[in-house]
Amino acid sequence: MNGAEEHLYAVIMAGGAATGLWPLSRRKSPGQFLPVRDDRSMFSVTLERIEQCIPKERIFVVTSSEGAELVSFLEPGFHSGNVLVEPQSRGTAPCAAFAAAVLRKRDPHAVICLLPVDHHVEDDALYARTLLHAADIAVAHACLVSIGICPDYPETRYGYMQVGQEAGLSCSRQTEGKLYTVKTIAGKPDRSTADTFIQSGDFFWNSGIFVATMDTLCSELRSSESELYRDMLYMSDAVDTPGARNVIEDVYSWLHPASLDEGLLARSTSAVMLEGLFGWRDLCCWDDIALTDGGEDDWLSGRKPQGVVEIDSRRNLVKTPPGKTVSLVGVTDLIVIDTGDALLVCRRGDSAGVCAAVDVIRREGREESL
Ligand SMILES: Nc1nc2c(ncn2[C@@H]2O[C@H](COP(=O)(O)OP(=O)(O)O[C@H]3O[C@H](CO)[C@@H](O)[C@H](O)[C@@H]3O)[C@@H](O)[C@H]2O)c(=O)[nH]1
Repeated sequence: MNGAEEHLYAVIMAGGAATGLWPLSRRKSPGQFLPVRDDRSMFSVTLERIEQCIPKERIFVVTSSEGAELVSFLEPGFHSGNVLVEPQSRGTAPCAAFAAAVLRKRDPHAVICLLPVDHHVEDDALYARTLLHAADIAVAHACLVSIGICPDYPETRYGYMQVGQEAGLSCSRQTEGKLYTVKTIAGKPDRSTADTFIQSGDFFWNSGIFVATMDTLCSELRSSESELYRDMLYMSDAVDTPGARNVIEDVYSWLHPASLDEGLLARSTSAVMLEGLFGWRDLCCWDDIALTDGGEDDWLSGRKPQGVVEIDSRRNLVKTPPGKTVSLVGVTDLIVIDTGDALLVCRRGDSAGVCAAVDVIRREGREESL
């Protein structure tokens, strides 16, 4: 076992709202903890994937109090001390700072993989090897390593990274993925900008996965997000003391929302991008769920929920509460998600628009539907 592996920790970032999976995903039961596809949640699938390279005792999850309850329900064997509960959602940068505050106390030599919960991965073994490769680079060269994915179409829901030269940094454990310097990062683009990115050939999708040593993460925070860095130290001092919960609540009451993309990656002087070749997509909305493994025919026909009757209808994705009968007549390519108290109907390909619907529902004050 080499140095990086012994100190390798995973932090599953699972405190997002997952509004793209409304109406199944709700404040009290966020989508990442629901069996949105088969009978397993994204959280459980992610956990199993990470366990291929990091032992469970070094896997942490940062989530809401509702998320924490669901973790203990779904994974009773998951150590409760590894569940870090955020009082509010403040984005991925505070989430990373909170995790750093705790891990700093446990292991000052920690190498931290910051991992979103809502990813679909085709080759779990290569994913694990890529994290180990990234960890080796992070240790050997004191870099913030981001994982980029070679884009095959102009997706507008992902951030992008523009790469420069191949970084030419050696390490003991390699994958076939190339390592590049990061030139610029771009937030989610509009369609014509995404087209330009794809044509240029030097833009990669930003997977939102980051790997860094504790030292690098702290120095990146110190130089790019100095207030958050001070808050991280303050929380860290309180870890394992009786007043820890109060300190964390205090800090979160004044923290500004910030993302790792904007807060750290965009301002980093040490960032490199390792190409991830493991087959990846984000699971933001129902269309993403329908396209994940097994293929759509499998999802749409083979596992059609009981109670769904289709006449002259094809390629519809339907989820209904147990015991409810739904009939579809003469329709194709629909998404119908029924939770009893709320109903989504949209055309396949349009489900990303559900976030706009959720915004309207929120503005209209219909909290019971959120
Ligand atoms: N604990 C915690 N987790 C959070 C929070 N906010 C988001 N997360 C988690 O962080 C991950 C990503 O958050 P999103 O807010 O869903 O980001 P995104 O819109 O998907 O964009 C990010 O990911 C894309 C790829 O999936 C990237 O392309 C994009 O650049 C960015 O990094 C998800 O697992 C989400 O649950 C928070 O406040 N707290």
